[in-house]
Parts: sequence; C-alpha cells; structure tokens
Amino acid sequence: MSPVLARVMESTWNHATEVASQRPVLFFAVVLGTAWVIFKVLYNLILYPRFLSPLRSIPGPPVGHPIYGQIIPIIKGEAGIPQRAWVKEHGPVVRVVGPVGLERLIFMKPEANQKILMSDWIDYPRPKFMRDVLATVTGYGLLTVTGNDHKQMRKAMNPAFSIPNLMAQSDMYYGPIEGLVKILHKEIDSEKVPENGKELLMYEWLSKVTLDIICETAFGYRSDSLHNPHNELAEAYDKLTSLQTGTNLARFIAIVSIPGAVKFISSEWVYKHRSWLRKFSHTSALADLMESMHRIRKVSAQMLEEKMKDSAVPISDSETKRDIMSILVRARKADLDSKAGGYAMSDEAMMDQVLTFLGAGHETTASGLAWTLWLLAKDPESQRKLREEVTALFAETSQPDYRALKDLKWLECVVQESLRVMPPVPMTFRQAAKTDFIDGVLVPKGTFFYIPIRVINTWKEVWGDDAEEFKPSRWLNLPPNYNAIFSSLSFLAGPHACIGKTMAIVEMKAVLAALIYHFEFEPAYEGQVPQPTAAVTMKPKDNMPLRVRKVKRS
Ligand code: HEM
Repeated sequence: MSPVLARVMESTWNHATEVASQRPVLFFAVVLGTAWVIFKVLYNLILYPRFLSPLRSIPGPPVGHPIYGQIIPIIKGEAGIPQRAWVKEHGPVVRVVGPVGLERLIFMKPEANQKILMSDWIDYPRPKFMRDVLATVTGYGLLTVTGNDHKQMRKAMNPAFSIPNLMAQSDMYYGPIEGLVKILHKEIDSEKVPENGKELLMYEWLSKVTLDIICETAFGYRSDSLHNPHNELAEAYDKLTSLQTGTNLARFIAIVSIPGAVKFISSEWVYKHRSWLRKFSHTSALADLMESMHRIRKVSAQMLEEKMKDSAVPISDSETKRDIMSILVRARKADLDSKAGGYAMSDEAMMDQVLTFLGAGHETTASGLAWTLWLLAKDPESQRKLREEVTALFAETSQPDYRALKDLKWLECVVQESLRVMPPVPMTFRQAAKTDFIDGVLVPKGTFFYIPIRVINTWKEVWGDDAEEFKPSRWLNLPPNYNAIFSSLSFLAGPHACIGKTMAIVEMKAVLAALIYHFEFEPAYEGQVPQPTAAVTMKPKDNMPLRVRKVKRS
C-alpha cells in the first residue's frame, strides 16, 4: 500500500472513532444510512433482477451489465433489431433487463396488446420518462397527457381529424407538392446530369415538403421551407432531428429522470445560461435542443396568435379556414360561449397542440416517405407498377383528391407495406399501473413494456417466412393469421392510436403519386444499405441519398 493511502486511511479511521465516541447517535445514523444506500443499490442492480424478480424465469437475453443491462445493443443497434432477435430466440413473451436493473417485457400476441393498448389502456399509460422526453418537444398535449385528461382532450380534437375535414383539405397539399416537383426538375436540369440521374438527399427534401404541408393543413400557415433555406422552423427542426441518436436519447432519459429536471431545463434561466452546457460533451446536445425549442415555440406562438384572431368567424361558415387549428379554435370558442359549460382547452393547452402537431406530424411522415422511396428504389418492378397506376390517374387530374388517391390499389399496397417493414415510429413504451395477468404472466405494478412496433409488424408467425421483405402484393392476399388491428401497429391501436393516421396516409399517397409520376428512383451507389436511427422516430441517418432521374414520356 502506498504511504499516502495508508496515511489517508489512518486519518479517516481516527476521525471515525473520534466521532463514534463523541457523537455515537450521529455516527450510527451515518453508518446505517450508508449501509442502506449500498444495500438499495446492490438490491436494484443485482439482487432483484438476478435472484428475486418474479419475472426472472421469463425467457430473454442475459441480465447483462449491472448498470447498463441490455441498453448498449439497443442504442448502438438499428431500431427494433435487437428486440426482433430476442423474440426470434425466446418466443412471444420476452423479458429484457434495461439500465439500472429495470425490467421491460415484450408481448407479441394480439390478445396481450389488446389488453395493454385497448381494453385496459388507462392502467397501462406511457411511462413518466417518456412523457417527460416528449413534453420537452411537444409540450403537454395529446402525446403526453394521460387518463381522463387525455379522454377529454382527444374528444375535443377528434372532429378536426374527421374524414370529411380531411377530404376538404387534400387540395392544400398541392402547393408544397408542386413546389417540390419543380425544384427537383430544376435540380436535375441545373447541371450536366448523367444519363442515370443525379444523387439527391431525398430525406432533406421530404422533410421540407412535409413541414410545409403540416403548417398549411394544421395551421393555415405558409412556411415555404422548400424555397427558403433559412426558414426558422425548418432550421430548428433540422437541428432537432439531427440530435436524434440512440445515445443522445439515453442521456436525455437519464437527465429527465432526475426529479425536477424537466422544469429546470425548460426554465428561461437555464436557456439564458445555456453556453455553460456547451462546455461539457455530455450536455452540449441539451443546449442545441433548448435553442431549437426556443425558435419553434416562437414561430408556434405567432401561428397561434393568428388563429386566435380568426376565432370570431362563425363555425357554420363553409368559407372559413379548413386547417385543423382553426377548427379547434372555433370549437373552443363555441364551448366557452355555450351555457352547458363543455370542455374548453386553456390557452396553454392550445399552444401545446401546435407543438404536438408539428412534432408528431412532420418528421414521422417525412421518414415514412423516405423509406418508401428507398424500398421502391430497391424494387424496380413495384416502382414501375406504381408509375403505371399513377400515370393513368394523372392523365385525368394533376391534383388527385382524397377519394381518387384512396382508389389506387397498388399505391395502397405500397404505402401499407412500407409502413409495415419500416415504421417511422419503431417502438414505444408503456408501464403497468396495476398488478395483473397478461398472456398468463403475473406482471407486477411498475413493470415497463416495450411495444415493439417494428418487431410485431414483421413477425413470422403472422406474416410468414418472408415477413421482413418488402412485398406490396401481400396486401392483396392477407395471411390467415392477420389481425386488422394488431398485426401492423405502425400507428398503434386503442385510445392513444395516432390521431393523424388518415391524414398521414393521404399525405404520403399524394406526395408519392406525384414523385413517382415525374421521377425514377434508384439507390445512390452499389452496396448502399439503409441507415435507420435508433431513436424516437426512425429517420435515415444519411438523409437518404437516392439517384433521381426524370421519367421519359413519348
Ligand atoms: C407516417 C406518419 C405517422 C406515424 C407513423 C405516426 C405514428 C404514431 C404512433 C405510433 C403513435 C402512438 C405513440 C404512443 O402512444 O406511444 C402516434 C400518436 C400520435 N400521433 Fe402520429 N404518426 C404519424 C403522423 C401523424 C400526423 C400527421 C399527426 C398530426 C397532425 C400525428 C399526431 C399524433 C398525435 C397527436 C398522437 C398522440 C395520440 C394520442 O395519444 O391520443 N401523427 N403516432
């Protein structure tokens, strides 16, 4: 032992014996407290997950590292792929130990997910850490509220997403879509483009077009990020999506799990002093997040202010604005005016809806489109068939409406199949608020669940041996085990299912139809492989380079 260490130990020992003799109660309290903390840490990290948990006999990967559990393969790997491997190896109920000994369960069978997501949904809410992470980006809107608050909010918002409203909106997509088509034509014309086309980062363009569409349809706001490279909203979202990595997400979950952290990091004081966060590599992403959110909130507040001015327009007036926020603002006014005292959202809640629509409805749709183009680029025959179908439609109209798009059979197969194999939200979480049996397993209150959307969507038990392949034709002849609600969960199911599902599908179809009509897509280079991020949404890490060329028509 080094003499320095020996001296430190001796002095500590002398100090401890002195305190023990002079203040024995304090001494024993400190010893007991320290022993308790050590015991709790050992209990949570080692004893409980390895020897005591009632779930320890459920098959799954090894418990793994005492602190990290199985989180490393999850954050370093492709979204949903480690979970898929565990399900293949261990069966339809899997136990995975995550960081700090926390267990998560995976249930694959429809009956189990029916209980978690639908019949008993109130008892299986989104866990607090997930709501806190989402709340920093979307505020306390539909994505983050739970229980009765959610029921009321959802009831107030459902009419704005009704089919008649969406049908009335589809012409609003075409400003941005035609803008994108023109830009891509120009990009391809702008230089001596080789015979096989030009390499373009398609995700970047799709992110802009979907931002412009959501701004127009949700808020009646012309963001025009397609033509304005320094558009404030587009730049802020660009930054935000580039922060989405598995590692950043894991760090962020660790930060928001500290009590009071969400309030602290949302405060103006921290925003003003954010330069401090840049001094440490582990917190500099937090400073970027704060800056992006500050800009997004600023533009969102402007959009909401405009809407509030419009609220005097009567609801019955068919000439009034058709965007979702206008409908919500008018419905709120009607509730406030009514003597019956209906549910009316607060100003703050209205602001959080703006953030929710932007956060939930932009990047998800952009990723869905980017993966669809990638899958079509790898499957020229499906792409050719789609072009044939949309060309017939474009001979009649250059702006197909809701019904015309719905009637295109192959387009429907392509979109459903792409969302199945590459779901933009590859996974979500739930937590048990009660102890109950699920699929024969007694699940203790507090247990976390992975809802492994991508794994369920590609489960061989349902979809057959080619489940992981992109084959749009399977939607023309669905497998016998197919369950219309639980076999493809890209928009989830139950009361928390995506409110924007129909809107997203129509929008994807409108953008795809126009792009496939005008352009051909191929992988950008030999050996190109998809690079999905392992974060909240499955954005392509490389922004999806594709080779694009004009369709030649005689
Ligand atoms: C392809 C595009 C989209 C996909 C794949 C998608 C997927 C999802 C998923 C999986 C959820 C459930 C999350 C959970 O409970 O953990 C969800 C919820 C939600 N989505 Fe989407 N979404 C898309 C587009 C949109 C659009 C366009 C909007 C709105 C304009 C939107 C608004 C919402 C909202 C508000 C929720 C929360 C619903 C609730 O809890 O009641 N989404 N989405």
